[in-house]
Amino acid sequence: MDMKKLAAGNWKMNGTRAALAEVDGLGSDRVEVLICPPATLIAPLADRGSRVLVGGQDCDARAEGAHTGDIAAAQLLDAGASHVILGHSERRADHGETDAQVAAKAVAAHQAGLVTIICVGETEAQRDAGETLAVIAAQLAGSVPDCATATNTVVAYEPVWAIGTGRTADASQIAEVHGAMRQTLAARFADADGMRLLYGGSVKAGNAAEIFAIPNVDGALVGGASLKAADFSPIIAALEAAQ
Ligand SMILES: O=C(CO)COP(=O)(O)O
Repeated sequence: MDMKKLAAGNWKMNGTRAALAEVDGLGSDRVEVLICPPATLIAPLADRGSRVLVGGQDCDARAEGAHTGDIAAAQLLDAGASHVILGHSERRADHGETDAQVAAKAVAAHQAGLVTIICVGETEAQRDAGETLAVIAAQLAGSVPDCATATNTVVAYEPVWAIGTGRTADASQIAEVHGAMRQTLAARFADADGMRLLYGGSVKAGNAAEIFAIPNVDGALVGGASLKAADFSPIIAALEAAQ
């Protein structure tokens, strides 16, 4: 199976309706372009008729009920989302999300028909201690559910120390982790070759082409540089050129 590469924007807790105009000119026939805005903007973005795919930034593992403030996967789908980011390091840090909770959310998302983008990544202390590959392997084992396929699951490698810091992992670090992720996933999933692996962490127009040339990098999960069309468009163009 040949999956298209994926340029995904994670707006995090940024933006109000005025920001949606940034998305109007985005889109591509050659790669998938996804914007994951705050939950309040999912339906307005999906209803805008833009060419981008729309995703959530989290969902609950439960289907419905008395869980104030939480959002079910089926509600994201109903609002117009096709994807959901799960297990972002900011949610793991801010909300204490565990691998098991991330896996349970992923099962719920797949049952609802959403594509999951499951995030993994080591802290700076873990990298300095030489634990990077072990941490990533453990996160993959715990966070990616058995029902994952190349069609319903994307994995994003986001080193925590590279998020929002302006520091990117260098090409050899990204190549090592992405190669290891592919191997780890291949041991569990027959179609792991087709599973898209994104890099995230201070991706910008100026470093995108170099990152997209690295083996086993099938796209990017972009934070800050996805907020403005002028910043995100050249990243999409770099991914198109990397085909
Ligand atoms: O966390 C990220 C995307 O999910 C990366 O954020 P930045 O691109 O702002 O470093």
